[in-house]
Amino acid sequence: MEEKYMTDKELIKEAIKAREYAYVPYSNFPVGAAILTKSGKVYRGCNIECASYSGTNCAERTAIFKAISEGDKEIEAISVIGDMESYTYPCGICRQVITEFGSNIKVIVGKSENEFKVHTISELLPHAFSPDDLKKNGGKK
Ligand SMILES: O=c1ccn([C@H]2C[C@H](O)[C@@H](CO)O2)c(=O)[nH]1
Ligand SMILES: [Zn+2]
Repeated sequence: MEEKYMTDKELIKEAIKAREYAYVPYSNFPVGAAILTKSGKVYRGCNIECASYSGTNCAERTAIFKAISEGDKEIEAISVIGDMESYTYPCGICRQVITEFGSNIKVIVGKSENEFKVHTISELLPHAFSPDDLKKNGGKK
């Protein structure tokens, strides 16, 4: 029943649309991402680069931050699409940020709307440091 409101293919299509707005004057490597939350809402994100390169934000985090900042924290899935030649997997920082919101989040990486692979975030970031680790000592130092 998980996919009653959006299939993996549809969420990849959302990432393809998100990629249109990628701001990539330095890398010329556009990436699109789309988040599906339990409420059935979709949040799109693109990568946004910056002349001070470290200010760059990945497509995945743009989409996540849009959802969280709207109060929509129950993330079911995220789709990601870069170029058509290879699968673009979330970078290490994005894997950590995705893990923050659930170890079972589905990560769909696509080359096109017909070619994609499905993982969970815990497959992509095994043995992750997570919010639970901070709870083990009751938050004390
Ligand atoms: O999963 C990824 C990998 C890379 N990028 C962006 C960051 C930068 O703008 C460009 C090149 O690294 O691609 C993403 O948005 N998501
Ligand atoms: Zn990233």
